[in-house]
Amino acid sequence: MNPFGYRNGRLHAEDVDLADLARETGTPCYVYSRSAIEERWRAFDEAFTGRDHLVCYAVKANSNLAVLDALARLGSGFDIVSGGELERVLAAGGDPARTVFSGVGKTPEEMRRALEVGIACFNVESEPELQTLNAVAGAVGRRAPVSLRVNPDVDPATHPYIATGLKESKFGIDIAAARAVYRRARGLEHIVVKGVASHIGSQLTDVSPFVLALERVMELVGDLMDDGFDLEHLDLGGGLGIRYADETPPEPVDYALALLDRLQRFGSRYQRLKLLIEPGRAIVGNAGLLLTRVLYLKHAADRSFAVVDAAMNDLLRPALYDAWHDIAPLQLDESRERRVYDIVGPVCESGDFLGHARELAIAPGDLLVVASAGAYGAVMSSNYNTRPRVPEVMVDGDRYHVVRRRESVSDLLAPESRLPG
Ligand SMILES: Cc1ncc(COP(=O)(O)O)c(C=O)c1O
Ligand SMILES: N[C@@H](CCCC[NH3+])C(=O)O
Repeated sequence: MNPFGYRNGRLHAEDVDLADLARETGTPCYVYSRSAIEERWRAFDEAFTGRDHLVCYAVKANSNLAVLDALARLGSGFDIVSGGELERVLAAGGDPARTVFSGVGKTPEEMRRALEVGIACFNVESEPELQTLNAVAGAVGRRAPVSLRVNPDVDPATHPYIATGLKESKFGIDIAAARAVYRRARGLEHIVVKGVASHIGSQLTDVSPFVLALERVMELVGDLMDDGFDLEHLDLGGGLGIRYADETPPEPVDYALALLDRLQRFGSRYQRLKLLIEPGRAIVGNAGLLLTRVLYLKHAADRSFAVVDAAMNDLLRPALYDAWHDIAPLQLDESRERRVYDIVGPVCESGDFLGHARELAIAPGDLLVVASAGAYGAVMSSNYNTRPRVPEVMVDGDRYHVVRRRESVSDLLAPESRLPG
């Protein structure tokens, strides 16, 4: 479902007129659709029906408490990468027993807290991390549930900054070395091996790299079973892409069918393995957008700029990855002159843009939307140029709730101090 659409020339999110919302909240402002988020989570969940599974939403994509709350109510699991994300899951009513912890740099403090609250599994990314976890678990009198995150060396055919499953990446343990590490893990008193994990990258628009990674991981699973490991689950990570422009990523059901079909072809001893998946972007990406207002139109010798009130500190993806997000006016007005603009923000960087060469019929004061901003939008925002973070709003039918208030400049100054004396 696309929760965003024009009615009588005015853009709505579900049943809310976004121009009315913008008047109340001001701009810039992130807007999410609760029903779109829920529908996407359910699409993944239903796609794996018939197989023991858990959809562990990747919190990093959008960690707003209201988003986590909505998913926790559906029974979602969570994939976290920091102690901070763990606290968010707990604060939102998420179940630690359905939470897995990924990331290459978990600290002993983060491990201790995760053990205390009883998370489902640590996806361990190196042998030194495994040793530290063993020591921390021993100190708190627990055994740590563990999967090794293996790196299957598969090219996910995505932006190099978000590819993680190639052997030159910092993520995971080389799959060729993993069997030996599992054997050593068995000798560690405070570690319990639960499964195998892998994640190859983000914004994948084809199922074949997922299937190839699965095949490589299943070979290891077979070896481990031969070694006598009683594996409970297989974590296939996240990474399914969304449509930003003209991509045609598989739907969750096609992604699931491809994986389930391939799994089916392995013998019966593999069929009781519980499947974990960690989608982030594919659940929230197209359930959110960024509202912004045109401040000035500026015509230079060979190009025109629309200077808007949102900037790279609010939505970093265009500046960081040269990512393309659709940009459209909130109210259609065909009487206006169409022109090609670079859509830029107020930040003092030449790389501060939201879109290049967009043909739009706009005037100063107009409201615009930057689409597909529900994932890796607000979570990657910063206070660069002392710009307060913008509000986040959750639309629910014909109502909406401000689920993160706009920061003020005093919020930004408060933690700092002048020199003593
Ligand atoms: C371990 C892990 N799981 C899940 C995800 C979620 O990825 P995506 O938002 O592409 O589904 C990521 C990020 O790429 C990740 O590193
Ligand atoms: N931040 C990236 C995705 C990172 C995935 C993290 N493992 C993006 O906006 O596309």
